Amino acid sequence: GPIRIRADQVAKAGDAKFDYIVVGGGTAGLTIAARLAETASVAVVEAGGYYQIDYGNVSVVPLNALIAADVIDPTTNFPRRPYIDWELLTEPQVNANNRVLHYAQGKTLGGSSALNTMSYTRSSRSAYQRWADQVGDSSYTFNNLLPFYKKSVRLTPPNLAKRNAANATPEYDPRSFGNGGPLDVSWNNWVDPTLTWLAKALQAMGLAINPKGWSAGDLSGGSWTPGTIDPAHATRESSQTSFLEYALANNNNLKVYHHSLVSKILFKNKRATGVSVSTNGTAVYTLSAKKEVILSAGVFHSPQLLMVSGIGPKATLQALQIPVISDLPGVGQNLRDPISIGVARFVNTPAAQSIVSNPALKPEALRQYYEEAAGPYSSVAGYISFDRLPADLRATLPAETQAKLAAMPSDQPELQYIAGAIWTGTNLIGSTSATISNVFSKGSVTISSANISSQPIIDLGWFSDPADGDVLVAAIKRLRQAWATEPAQTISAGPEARPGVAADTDEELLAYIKSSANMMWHASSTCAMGKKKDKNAVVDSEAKVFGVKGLRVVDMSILPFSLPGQPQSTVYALAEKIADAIKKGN
Ligand SMILES: Cc1cc2nc3c(=O)[nH]c(=O)nc-3n(C[C@H](O)[C@H](O)[C@H](O)COP(=O)(O)OP(=O)(O)OC[C@H]3O[C@@H](n4cnc5c(N)ncnc54)[C@H](O)[C@@H]3O)c2cc1C
Repeated sequence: GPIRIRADQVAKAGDAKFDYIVVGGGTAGLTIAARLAETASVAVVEAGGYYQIDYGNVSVVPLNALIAADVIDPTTNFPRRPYIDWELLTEPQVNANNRVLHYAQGKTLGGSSALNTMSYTRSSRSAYQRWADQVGDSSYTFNNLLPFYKKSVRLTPPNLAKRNAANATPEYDPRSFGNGGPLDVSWNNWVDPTLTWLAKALQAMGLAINPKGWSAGDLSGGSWTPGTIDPAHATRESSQTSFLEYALANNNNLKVYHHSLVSKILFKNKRATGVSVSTNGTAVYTLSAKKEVILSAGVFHSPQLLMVSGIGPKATLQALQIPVISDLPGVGQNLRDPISIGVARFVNTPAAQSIVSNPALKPEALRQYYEEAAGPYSSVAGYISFDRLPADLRATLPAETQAKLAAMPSDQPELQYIAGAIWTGTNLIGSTSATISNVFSKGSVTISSANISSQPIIDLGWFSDPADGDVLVAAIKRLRQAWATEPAQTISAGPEARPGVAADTDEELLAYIKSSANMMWHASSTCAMGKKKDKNAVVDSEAKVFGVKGLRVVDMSILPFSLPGQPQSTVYALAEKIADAIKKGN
């Protein structure tokens, strides 16, 4: 999309004063900044730049979100892309074969919305109720949050002529969407043939199409999911192409400091007064906040920035000679990272990736994309199913795991299945992955240096609770049921590729899971929202940091737990909600 930025909106390095300083121009940051700038002066400070300039088409063309494995490659051998990705590495995962993982996170305007896979789904009514109960604030129920989800989006109905796939007509509840927000949400202008078969397979095992889709508060069955996509151009929508564009086009009150790193939040008498910034690694200057500082640096960097600024577990800060502003033991302590595992087979159907990799077919695919905003290059978000484990399978799980699942709300799915297709260069693999909806394992983020330029220490805590391994073993059994259905058998070309027929017993499946599990990049809850008395709580239900004034955290880090579904819709809605609260003087 076009980048519109006038000379007077480009911020110059040097001391300056604004009503609000937003740290991080990512998904939440640009959303809240754009809304606050409707009535106040706002500065956004972002460590990265414009991804369209720094990274070309890779983040713009939807299909690239699936094949740009260089950005999202979870191994330590990932190709380096410092101008879009923070290149974070985790601590060895002691319960997952000591694997060290690359955890992609956007370092660019748009943040992780600039490199995610664009699925737009919300969560279930019961999960929102649990959120409201846990933080003691009924404004977090589904009905009360819905206006903020609606406010952020502009829904365009699917283009059935371009999709041209009778088996893939999206069903959804139009009343759950708005059409006045900056963020385009729509469906792909092309449907991947392999996915239509895998969708049929998931339906054949009993997960029928949900007529309301994934935005109406019910996560059961299957659906062709919408994505954050501009359907007219078939380009990615990020918080930058939506909210930042909206703000820059409509007012003068927003200044963007890009390629600028915040090294510290500054305090006077426990009130946040501004931030210390360096642009392009040189000039260090102060941006002062007349009203508030809003921290939106994401799930790993928000807790890091709090800690280097003196807010966090006292012992950690003192060991690094960081003066303690607020002793908040919960900072970084409640990390939830939904774990994912795949079951895959070679298939004989075409798919987007195999088509664009074929020199004979690629020119037509390019023509379709450029001239019609359609074809395989326009395709990314696909087919998703949610599942509650059937009683017979549930009964095979260890008693403790059964008890944990039973304590979850009865409409909450345990698993999310995503249909996919991967081109190996010579073969096409049909893949069905399962991700845990409510992860029980807990990880943490901490620091080993007071310098913001050092990486935060990230322990995902995978399988620290064995229930997650048990649920994924059951997930593989469910996905094998899907592959045994007639539609999946029709496209199968050979035996199971992953985990492979040799993995049969629960022990063998668990071994496969520990060696091959992947992240979904949905980590959350490192600065969890909660009641003041909760030991893990870092912010209250208005996102204000406990123990100080003038500082809120607004991003994935404040979710109280891992919400079933896909998170970006909630990050946008949460930023809308807190912006609204701030404007109302709360
Ligand atoms: C590969 C991948 C695929 C995903 N797929 C999906 C999907 O299909 N659907 C979905 O719903 N969700 C998906 N997600 C998750 C979703 O995109 C994220 O949860 C969400 O974007 C997080 O938003 P945020 O505002 O918390 O953080 P971010 O959007 O990451 O923003 C944080 C920003 O802060 C900046 N920053 C950090 N530290 C500093 C500092 N010290 N100074 C200045 N700036 C700083 C960063 O550069 C970044 O721009 C995916 C994520 C990834 C990584």
